[in-house]
Amino acid sequence: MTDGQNMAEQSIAMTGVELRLGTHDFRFDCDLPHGKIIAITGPSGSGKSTFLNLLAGFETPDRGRILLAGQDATGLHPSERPVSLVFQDNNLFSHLDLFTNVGLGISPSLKLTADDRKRISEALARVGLAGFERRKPGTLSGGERQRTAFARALVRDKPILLLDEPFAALDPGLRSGMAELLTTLHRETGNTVLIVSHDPSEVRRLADHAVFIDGGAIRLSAPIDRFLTQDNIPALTTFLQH
Ligand SMILES: Nc1ncnc2c1ncn2[C@@H]1O[C@H](COP(=O)(O)OP(=O)(O)OP(=O)(O)O)[C@@H](O)[C@H]1O
Repeated sequence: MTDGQNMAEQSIAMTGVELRLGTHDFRFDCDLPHGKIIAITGPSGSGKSTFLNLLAGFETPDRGRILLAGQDATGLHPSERPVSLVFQDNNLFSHLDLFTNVGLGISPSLKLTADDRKRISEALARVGLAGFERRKPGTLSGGERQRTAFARALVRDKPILLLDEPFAALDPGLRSGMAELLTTLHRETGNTVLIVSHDPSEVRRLADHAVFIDGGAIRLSAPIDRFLTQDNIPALTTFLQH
């Protein structure tokens, strides 16, 4: 297999995707590079979360096709898609301990093999939470809860990681620590990471490629150097000056 074929088989693409939510219309076309960290940026209310929700399968397009890791994912249930997710509020179950919360990433019914159990403890160790298996989310700091969400994404071992403002609730010190953890994990797994970010400095620090969404459509999708130096999209220039 040539590299070109391999890339095509792995790519994330939207073709003629259209969706109406209330009075808002979205139209997305894109072909994103494989194995990179891709920042999804844009003004508030522009459609960034909607874009991610379409990829995750929480929204179904009215028209068009979605390709994930080379597979037509348009009609697939979220659980069948080759993605794992981390959100701002980390979606941990407060009544379950960390081992169980991470285990849910492998099996929603918690049918775990001995190998699965080992992988859960390894993933917790990988994010700096060795020995935290029996702790409940309420006893953790915000950063530790977000690390647990990363561990849950890690055990799913999917080729695409979707992150919706995963560091927004953390203070600046924790944010840069988590950004470092993300780049380290990305280097180790080689997966494709899509991260929604409001923060231009985070985009500069993390991304290989960036997408600017405005008014429900993609205005620019470009390698980071070109993205940062463009001068013909005033709304993007304004975003980058923040
Ligand atoms: N289910 C829905 N019904 C009606 N309108 C919706 C629905 N979901 C989203 N919208 C609207 O679509 C627009 C885009 O929302 P979206 O959450 O994708 O924006 P965003 O770029 O992620 O915003 P933010 O940066 O503020 O999180 C918003 O105006 C939102 O109110």
